[in-house]
Amino acid sequence: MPVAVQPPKLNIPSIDLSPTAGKTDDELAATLLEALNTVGFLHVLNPGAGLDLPHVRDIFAAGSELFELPLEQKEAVGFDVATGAGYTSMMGQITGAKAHRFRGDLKESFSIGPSTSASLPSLLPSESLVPRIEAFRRACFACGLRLLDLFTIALKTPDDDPKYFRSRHTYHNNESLRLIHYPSFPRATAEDEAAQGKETSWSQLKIGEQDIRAGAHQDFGSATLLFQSPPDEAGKPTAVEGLEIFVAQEDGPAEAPDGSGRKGWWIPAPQPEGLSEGGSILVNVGVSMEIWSGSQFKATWHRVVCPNPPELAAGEVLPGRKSVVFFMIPDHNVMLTPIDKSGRPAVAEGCMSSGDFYNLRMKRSYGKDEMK
Ligand SMILES: O=C(O)CCC(=O)C(=O)O
Ligand SMILES: [Fe+2]
Repeated sequence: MPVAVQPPKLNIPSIDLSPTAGKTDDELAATLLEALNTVGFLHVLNPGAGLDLPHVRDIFAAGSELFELPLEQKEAVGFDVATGAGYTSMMGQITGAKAHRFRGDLKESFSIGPSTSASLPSLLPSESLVPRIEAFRRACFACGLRLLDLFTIALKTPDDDPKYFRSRHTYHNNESLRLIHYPSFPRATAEDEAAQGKETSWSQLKIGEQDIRAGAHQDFGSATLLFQSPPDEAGKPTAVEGLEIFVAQEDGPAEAPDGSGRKGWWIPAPQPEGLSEGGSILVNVGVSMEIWSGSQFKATWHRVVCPNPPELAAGEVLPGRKSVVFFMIPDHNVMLTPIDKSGRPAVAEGCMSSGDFYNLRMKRSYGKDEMK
């Protein structure tokens, strides 16, 4: 009998940033390098910078208040590709390769940034949320800078500059906070599937075989901080699964989303162990950092799926999922010149600036351009 091929085990290393965990920065950087050089994801426990569980719960509560507003109010602050800010309605974003997509992502989101902090009140339909969102955004940025300092220790950088990455990320320049809501929908029956595409409002939407909450993609900044809804006050988990990470393996059943013809597996991202009041974040690297680090850090493909039958029968309701994502993005004038293992920058010929790269990727994600 042929031996069934087993999916690889997904090992996402963790680092604990709490001062009481007693790890030196060199030790933390060594684990971070091992994680970001292989799986491309890392759990960060007790991130500090004010990102403890109560603060994370508050941003999820703020997100719920935003998403519960009437659609017209949300659409009045529609997403603007030029500023990277505003509200994106259902199916307004097509993440990843468009060629095989039946319709856009089944999600709605609020993006705050880049360069929008001063105009935040005019960008949010509810002014009372401004200070809460701004405080969270600042905390994420502080945490992102701490992580970039560990990146600098993990990699050799030009002139051994300890601020090599930090000094190329300026607050209010590019960083972007995104609150995401993947609404709850019933799964389509075969009859519903036949009528798909003719819906005139969200309330008629049903999740079909080909639907996806966020298509396969790589992030495009330097580092992404992903918060999944934290356990409630009683410690009960509230996170709804769906995030999957692509792991290449020769005998895997799935095609690599990069079109390389490689094979692999989509593996659900595990929740971190040892969740504490100090909170935890899933951190991954975007393509800017993969290029900039000379591929010593990997920008791993990921997606958010709806459970497929038989996990969810026709008519059964798929629960809503919420997440909060913070993208660290290098300053627009930074050339993404790869560094080698000894910290030397490669010849800059053909290199793109972070700004040009960012604009290109934004256009692909929200505009009509086809991905290659
Ligand atoms: O919602 C999630 O869990 C992932 C979102 C994501 O990957 C993104 O927005 O880039
Ligand atoms: Fe992502």
